[in-house]
Amino acid sequence: MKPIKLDFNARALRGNLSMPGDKSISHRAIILGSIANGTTTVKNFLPAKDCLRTLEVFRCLGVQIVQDNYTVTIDGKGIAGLVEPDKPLYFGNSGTTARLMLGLLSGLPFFTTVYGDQSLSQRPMDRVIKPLKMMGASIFGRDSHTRLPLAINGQPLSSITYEMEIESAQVKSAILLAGLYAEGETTVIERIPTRNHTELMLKHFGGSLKTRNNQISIQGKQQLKATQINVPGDFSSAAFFIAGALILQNSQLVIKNIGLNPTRTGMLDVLWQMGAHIQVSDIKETNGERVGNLTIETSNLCGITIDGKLIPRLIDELPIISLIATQAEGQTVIKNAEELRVKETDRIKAVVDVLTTLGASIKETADGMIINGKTTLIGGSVSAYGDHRMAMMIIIASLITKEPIYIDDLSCMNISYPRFIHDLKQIVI
Ligand SMILES: O=C(O)C1=C[C@@H](OP(=O)(O)O)[C@@H](O)[C@H](O)C1
Ligand SMILES: C=C(OP(=O)(O)O)C(=O)O
Repeated sequence: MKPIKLDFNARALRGNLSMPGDKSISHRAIILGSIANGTTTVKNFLPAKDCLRTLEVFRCLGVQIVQDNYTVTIDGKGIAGLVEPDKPLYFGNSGTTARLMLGLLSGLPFFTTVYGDQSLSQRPMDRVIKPLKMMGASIFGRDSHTRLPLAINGQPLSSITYEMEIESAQVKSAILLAGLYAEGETTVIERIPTRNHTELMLKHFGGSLKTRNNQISIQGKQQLKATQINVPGDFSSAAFFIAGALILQNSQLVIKNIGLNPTRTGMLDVLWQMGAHIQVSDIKETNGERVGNLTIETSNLCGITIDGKLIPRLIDELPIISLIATQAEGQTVIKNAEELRVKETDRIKAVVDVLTTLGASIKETADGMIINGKTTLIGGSVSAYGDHRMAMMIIIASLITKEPIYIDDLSCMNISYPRFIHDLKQIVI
């Protein structure tokens, strides 16, 4: 592929923006809308590749879904209404689709085969298959039944109490979805909280779910009631513009109607600690999710340590936080982030490779990285590793490099943010 020159000629980022719908919430709206009774309408749905995979999967399972850009109408079938697909289900690049669907398909009374693209076929599925098998699931596949393609022979499931071994909202959600189909009450115990969109949305669909401290329990065999979902703007997408406004001189940006669920906003806590000028305003609640506006100004930042309980609250933002850290005075240490190695690509390796090429002082560690700032970034030829979050981080880096950046591919941005360049151009001055 011919390298693409990134040339936005930005002096500052200024203006107002609204983000496309949250990816995690869009997936869950399709899933729960499909198994609820009645017609669910989803507004501000994210029409990006990953969420469209989930939508297509439910069409293959017999659900009528009408998508008109950002509005989706789902003719919910009830929890027992899905039908056996006559072809393998394709999950593309989407880990969320894969893990959540494995949970759901395990308890349905039919046979399914599922597969994904090259990246997804390398990502670990044993983390969901292990608890699902404890519930009675029958799943077969590659690499001792741990990787896609997989075959699922739906079974009656029994409830379990499961202590999470890794911090993963996808694993938690898979167990809760399987728990909906199991006899009795299924409980998940989290060591560290992860994003809780599944729990909030189950309640919004009238589901009975108990959450106390770090335990979530769901009653099996219950019905869900169709509803309306307004998807908040995606904080993980906003993260790129927040970063751009902080590190590019004379910037001021307002991002409206953005999801501020505390299980997602670890990056704000980190940035405030680094000295960032970010104000939150107009906080309200939409279908159980916190939403508000952010005002961001160029800031002088200093390095910090990011680890422990913070990690699941900012896991997808770590590539762009690493770029910000190159522009902060002093050392930033990222620890306990080994999960980054099993995302769309090994995001520790990829970030260190790209930022080193651009002239940053950055070192890879087993579970994170160490970045010394502040460094002037120069430019050069880099790869996005086919990873949407890497591509968007590289584009933001290109706003501050002395020389142009050449990147191998930008199409991967369609996974989560097809309008990224369009939106960036609205605020570049
Ligand atoms: O549940 C979700 O929607 C997600 C959970 C996270 O993955 P893990 O569950 O693997 O941490 C996150 O990285 C992913 O982008 C979306
Ligand atoms: C890791 C991500 O998504 P998924 O796991 O759904 O592929 C992401 O969007 O950064």
